[in-house]
Amino acid sequence: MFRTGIGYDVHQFADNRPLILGGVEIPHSQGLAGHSDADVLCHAIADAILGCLGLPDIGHYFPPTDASIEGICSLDILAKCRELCAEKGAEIQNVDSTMIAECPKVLPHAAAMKIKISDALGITPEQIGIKATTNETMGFVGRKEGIAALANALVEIK
Ligand SMILES: Nc1ccn([C@@H]2O[C@H](COP(=O)(O)O)[C@@H](O)[C@H]2O)c(=O)n1
Ligand SMILES: C[C@@]1(CO)OP(=O)(O)OP(=O)(O)OC[C@H]1O
Repeated sequence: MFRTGIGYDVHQFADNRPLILGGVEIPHSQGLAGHSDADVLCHAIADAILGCLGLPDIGHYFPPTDASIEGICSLDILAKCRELCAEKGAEIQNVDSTMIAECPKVLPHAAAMKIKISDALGITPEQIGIKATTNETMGFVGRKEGIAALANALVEIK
């Protein structure tokens, strides 16, 4: 049986934070705010995988109220998704994603992100799609207030 899932996340830009996307630190004047490392791309991917499995979302497993996970690396969240897939007998077929960011340019870092994400999920970089677009100056993304990410995933449950 094949199952798909979707994920969406958004984080606000903040001063004095590193910008972590897909497990990679991207040089930029601001980072993203969050209880975790605020890796908006990994969060969208995690929710897409959890959706495939029919499980609750990221906040169920990693509550924003849990002080013990403050600053958690979101690749660890993907590793948890990998464990949950194994428990359910699910094999990830592919993950696709789009980041929506007015700045900075992120596509030059896509290959590095694919390596980090695929390592965490136990799949190959070729099974991961990473794309990016600006919001053509419109809305909160267009005003450079934050970054959004969309993802979908396909798993096979044998
Ligand atoms: N944050 C971003 C946004 C876009 N890109 C790359 O630029 C291309 C053109 O973006 P438009 O929104 O102007 O169509 C896009 O296809 C991406 O390759 C990027 O790297 N980082
Ligand atoms: C992983 C968590 C943990 O607080 O990260 P946050 O940085 O709060 O990010 P968000 O995408 O708002 O919600 C997911 C949370 O569960």
